Amino acid sequence: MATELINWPSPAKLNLFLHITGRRPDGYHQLQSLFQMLDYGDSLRFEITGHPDIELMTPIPGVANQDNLIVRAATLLQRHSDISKGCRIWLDKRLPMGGGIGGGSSNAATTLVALNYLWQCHLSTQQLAQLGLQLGADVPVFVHGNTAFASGVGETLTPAPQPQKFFLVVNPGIEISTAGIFGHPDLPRDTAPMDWRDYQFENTHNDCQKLVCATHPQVANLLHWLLEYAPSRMTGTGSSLFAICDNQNQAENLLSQLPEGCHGFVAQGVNQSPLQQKLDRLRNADQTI
Ligand SMILES: C[C@](O)(CO)[C@H](O)COP(=O)(O)OP(=O)(O)OC[C@H]1O[C@@H](n2ccc(N)nc2=O)[C@H](O)[C@@H]1O
Ligand SMILES: Nc1ncnc2c1ncn2[C@@H]1O[C@H](COP(=O)(O)OP(=O)(O)OP(=O)(O)O)[C@@H](O)[C@H]1O
Repeated sequence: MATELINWPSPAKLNLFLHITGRRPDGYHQLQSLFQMLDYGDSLRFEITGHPDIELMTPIPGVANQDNLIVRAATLLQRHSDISKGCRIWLDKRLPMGGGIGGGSSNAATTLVALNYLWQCHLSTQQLAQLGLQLGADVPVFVHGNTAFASGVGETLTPAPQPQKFFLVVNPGIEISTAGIFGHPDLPRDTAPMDWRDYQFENTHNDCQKLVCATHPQVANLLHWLLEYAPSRMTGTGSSLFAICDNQNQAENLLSQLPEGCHGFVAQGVNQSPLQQKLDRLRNADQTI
């Protein structure tokens, strides 16, 4: 089967909650979170070449290709697995950047998973996740592709299937630096660790939300607006917010009424990411040949 120019999904995630429970000596934060995989995101295509160059054919404005997590992920895997082939990569970007929905990390994970398959590196999912952790704390969850509880710096994952709800995800049109929020002196870092089995949306929170709302009034105003209609919260370190909707209609309806300057999308929560679903289909097809 010709697999080289297929679309590889690169979905978004939400942090349904984000508790910061401590800080490691290296400055990274220990956290507890529930990563919800979504059925919406970017997509990537890969053409395998006979020479070792890694070429991103669709650069992101403002991000040098060598800094792009896609190129960094491809280079990391190529070196790690001692691969002499290269690739050309096309990105179809739909997710806002710096939005707390994991766009860059997801692109990196999709690159690792797709090239592991196309270059036939034969790394296990666990090995790929471990490699991905070098690129960012959020990469492993996208490599595994499960809706999951996370602890550590986000890399210790326990699959936690959730009801497949509809979400309205909204971005107020600003980018927030993850490092900036984690480095802020006013960030609370002492939430008591909780038992996953006690999880309910109502008894959890996002420890970054108050600080981001205080420093970014656009986020505070949008959250205030959403809360009039549905249970809503910030994801990650912002700037995106999500509203948990009763059904798709309610979500689409809210989307059509968003305040000026805000952009959003409606997505359904899934328990296995579209990337893993794609990989499973490819592997099943390979076995039937
Ligand atoms: C906030 C979350 O989005 C929750 O999903 C993630 O923990 C952030 O993951 P990410 O975007 O992959 O973050 P990274 O690229 O690894 O880190 C960006 C910066 O955020 C800080 N950082 C990140 C994750 C973490 N657990 N503690 C941190 O202190 C570090 O200063 C780091 O330099
Ligand atoms: N392929 C990529 N897609 C998006 N951003 C990238 C990519 N490669 C590098 N970056 C850089 O990473 C920064 C953060 O982007 P990203 O979309 O991952 O943020 P985020 O949604 O806040 O992530 P997280 O939820 O993991 O904190 C961007 O501002 C950009 O400079």
